[in-house]
Amino acid sequence: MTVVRPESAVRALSWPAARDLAGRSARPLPPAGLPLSEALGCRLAAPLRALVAVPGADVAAMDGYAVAGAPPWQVVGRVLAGGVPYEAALRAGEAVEIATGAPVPPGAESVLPYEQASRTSGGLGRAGVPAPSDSERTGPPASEGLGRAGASASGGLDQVEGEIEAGRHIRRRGEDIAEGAVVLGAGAVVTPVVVGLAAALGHDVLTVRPMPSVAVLVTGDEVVDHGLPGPGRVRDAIGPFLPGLVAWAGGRLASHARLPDGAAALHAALSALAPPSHPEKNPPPAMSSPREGAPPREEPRLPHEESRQDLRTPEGGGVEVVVVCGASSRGPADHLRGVLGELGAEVLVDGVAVRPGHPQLLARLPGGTLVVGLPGNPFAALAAAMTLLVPVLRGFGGAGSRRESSALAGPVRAHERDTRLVPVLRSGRGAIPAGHDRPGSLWGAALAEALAVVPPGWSGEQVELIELPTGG
Ligand SMILES: Nc1nc2c(c(=O)[nH]1)N[C@H]1C(S)=C(S)[C@@H](COP(=O)(O)OP(=O)(O)OC[C@H]3O[C@@H](n4cnc5c(N)ncnc54)[C@H](O)[C@@H]3O)O[C@H]1N2
Ligand code: MOO
Repeated sequence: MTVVRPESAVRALSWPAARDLAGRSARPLPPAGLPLSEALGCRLAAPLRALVAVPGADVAAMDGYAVAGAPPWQVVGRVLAGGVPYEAALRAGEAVEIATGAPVPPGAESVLPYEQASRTSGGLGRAGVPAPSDSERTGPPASEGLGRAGASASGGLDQVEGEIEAGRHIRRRGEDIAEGAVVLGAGAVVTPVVVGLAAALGHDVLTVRPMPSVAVLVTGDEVVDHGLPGPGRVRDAIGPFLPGLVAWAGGRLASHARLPDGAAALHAALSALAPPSHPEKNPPPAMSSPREGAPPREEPRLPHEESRQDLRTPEGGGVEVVVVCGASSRGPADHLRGVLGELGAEVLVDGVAVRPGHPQLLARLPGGTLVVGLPGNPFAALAAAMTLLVPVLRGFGGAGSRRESSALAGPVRAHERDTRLVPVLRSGRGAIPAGHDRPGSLWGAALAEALAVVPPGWSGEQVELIELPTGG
């Protein structure tokens, strides 16, 4: 089958054009309801509302005594958080011993913390000591003098005194968050804190934009994935960085496989990972529409999208993105272009005018799955992943990216035709090149915080920095 190449993909694209096209190649996935733990890292597709008020009732903010009226108060009961509430109305001159978070009885005007309370036993006179618990009750006495919490051995009720401020240490229902309040808007990232907030507000499932699922295929007969590489062998340095990079960029790693060199294995793997053809899914981007910084697009749900979950098998079937490492150049073992042609893929980017990483590819299979081809040299692969893969994954999430620029404080040699991506560290003077930036080595990138984007023919002006996943 013929590979379809739009005019723009015939020659190596400029680096900014390739990055922008990659971002526009992906469309935010249709909203889905995911359990809280699976929603982590996704963006909300609908505003997050409080299903319950916080707090859910008028509760004590301190351990002590809920009191009504003026002191002294007689201790008529005890309420613990999660225990049986004291349901009767507190009368003036009465107190209920109470734990933080426990609902205050109706009629309670404030809570007196233990530290400010002076407690006297009904008969023996103990100050500031919690009442014995063997006669706890949850309402007023059935008859005066019987079964009263805080009653001393001699039968009288304990008394408590202290200075109170009206309304003090009672958290009123809905005081923190009113029931029904919108606490976060659509588009907010579900961070660990947001998961906690959503749980507090009664949610088990969140409506989010699901993360795109990503399959990784590492090619190369010479590549080994553990131990010391023997003669003619090289240790895989790309497969190991991709899971972290994918997660950082908002993707979900669905599968990770090693492939021998050869078109047949690559053909079989790509066929297995690509879902059946859906022409509407991920249609080609409009070449001129700006995407960076745009809010997530709310698209109506198409009938075929309902079955998207079914396409996602644990084995990685029906993924949104396949990353192929190696095989992207033009050597005898570089089969990616040929296989993409056999599969009827549309090649969107075929080479980028960038150093390192120019033999990189972006293509769309007929079912909509995007294929990103990374070169085999590890730093070239990282540079290519930052150019194509990261913008693709961010595009699925509907996220624009923050742009940072900086002066360069160190010697950098511009290329006459190609953009250079240079590992740098930030400093007060500007970005300092980290060095050690040969295409075959990740050393410089491991030292760096960002890649400086040095345009062709650069002559000293500020440059864009693209953030590397530093984990700090
Ligand atoms: N005639 C041309 N030859 C090459 C060109 C070109 O434009 N024309 N480009 C060069 C550049 S630049 C790069 S980068 C490489 C990219 O080649 P491939 O993507 O096909 O990758 P391989 O040939 O398989 O490997 C290149 C190099 O990297 C090592 N390698 C491969 N996979 C891994 C891995 N997972 N981890 C670590 N190292 C890996 C491999 O052993 C080779 O040394 O093509 C140039 N040639
Ligand atoms: O992608 Mo290659 O040099 O640019 O290693």
